[in-house]
Amino acid sequence: PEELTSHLQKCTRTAKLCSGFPRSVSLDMLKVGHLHMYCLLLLYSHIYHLITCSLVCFLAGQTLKMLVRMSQAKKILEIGMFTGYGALSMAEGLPEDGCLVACELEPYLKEFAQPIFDKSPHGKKITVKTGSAMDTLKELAAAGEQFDMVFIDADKNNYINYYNFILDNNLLKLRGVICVDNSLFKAKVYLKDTTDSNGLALREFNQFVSSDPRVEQVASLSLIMSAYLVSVCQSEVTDDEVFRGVQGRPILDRMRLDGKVAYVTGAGQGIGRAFAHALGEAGAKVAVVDLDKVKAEAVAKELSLKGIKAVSVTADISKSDDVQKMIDSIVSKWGAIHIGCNNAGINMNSASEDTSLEEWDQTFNVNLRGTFMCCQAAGRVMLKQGYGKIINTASMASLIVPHPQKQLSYNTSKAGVVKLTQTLGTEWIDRGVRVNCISPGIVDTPLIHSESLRPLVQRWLSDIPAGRLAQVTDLQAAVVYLASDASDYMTGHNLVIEGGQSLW
Ligand SMILES: C[S@@+](CC[C@H](N)C(=O)[O-])C[C@H]1O[C@@H](n2cnc3c(N)ncnc32)[C@H](O)[C@@H]1O
Repeated sequence: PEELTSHLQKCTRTAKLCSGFPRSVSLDMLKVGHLHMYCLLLLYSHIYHLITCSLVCFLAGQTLKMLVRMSQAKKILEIGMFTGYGALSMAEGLPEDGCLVACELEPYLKEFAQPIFDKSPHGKKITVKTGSAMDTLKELAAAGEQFDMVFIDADKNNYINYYNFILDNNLLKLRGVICVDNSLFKAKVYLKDTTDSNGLALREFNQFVSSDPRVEQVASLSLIMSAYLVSVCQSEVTDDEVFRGVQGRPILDRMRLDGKVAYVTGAGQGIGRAFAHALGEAGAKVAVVDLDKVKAEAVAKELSLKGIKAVSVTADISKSDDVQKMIDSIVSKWGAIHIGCNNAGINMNSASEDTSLEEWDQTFNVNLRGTFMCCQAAGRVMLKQGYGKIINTASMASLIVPHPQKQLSYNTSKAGVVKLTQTLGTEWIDRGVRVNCISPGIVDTPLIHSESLRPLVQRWLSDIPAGRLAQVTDLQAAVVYLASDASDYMTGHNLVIEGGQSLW
């Protein structure tokens, strides 16, 4: 507010309006609660005309800022900057990584505005291009620039040229808007016998816009500014879901998981922790499930720190009671389960001739029986909802026999996870539940740093075309994709992410 106050004072001075502007009044005072008091003061000081002009300037700026916020614009083009008051107001509405290009004919106005921009935390978003706006537009078009919003507010007789150039040269993004200021030009536009060249130019421009077949909608923005908004459609394109996005959502939006409820088992570390973060970052609420209470709580806390709604659940997924309790607790907390990541698993090594039934049973109890119980319990909820995404963690070991380590029960259990996935994936899809699995290659997790496995790393590397082990982060996009609506046609699939290892 301080920077804006001083800027406003300088602007009004430049506009020769400020002789009576009370310097002690801060913009904060202009907020609703103080507005009446402020206006009374102004009346008493007999300068209300001058102040009205200042207020118009302030309200116009606030209107522009609100428009930027509401449209979620990130890139703005302003044609005609003047003192930079409008530019700074719009910049305030932009996100941190937003930017505004301001075209201004007069270099002295850049000199005037730049120091004020430099003082504001939002000024760094503004780039001023001096010279003829049309030259700048050509430069921007040649560089392939595109804007979410264009504010036309320079020489009135050129409005029509700016408007056509912007549309003909793709400077406005799809779903972008053009904001046109001074469209009534002191009501001159309405005076039948006006000879005012600006009034006549704007009358012609308004008529052109109203009959332009590219225009989708025109909306009056603000009486204070006599501005209107124009949104355009591109009639020559194939206006289908490929062009506009499914339900109007472009591809990355279709991978968002906002409003979805997810759980991840084995999420206290490694792959599960990475899955929990990825799903949460994509917008889902996440139940972090692990046998180890402390680890589950720690990961849930990490998610909360990132603003993700998270809860920790302690469960041994090899026990049916624990599995049911886990599902019940999530449903009672969040009312649904949309995404189930059955990731918990164990790996033991022994030569097949020595594999004990204990090792076999333990591995199968977690990796296959446990995964089945989770699929079944979550699946029952999802089938009732008519919607669900189950993502099981299988392994590259479902395809090849990794060596030289010996892990019969692990390989066999993971092959079982793939068949479980294929069977459920085809059985449930007609009721809205998709079941897929991810088969990671050798992942760089604490598991492989055990004394017995560590010496094998060099050997594995020579088997991996990618030349490195997988990081848990290499798997994150896949889980988000499989959890999202973008993968709705995929079911019973085994998505292998192993740096090419299974191909050698
Ligand atoms: C109405 S003021 C802009 C006010 C500003 N948009 C705001 O909201 O604070 C018009 C500005 O357009 C500039 N201008 C006029 N003709 C121009 C041109 N051909 N190219 C670039 N700027 C031009 C003028 O120098 C003047 O500063």
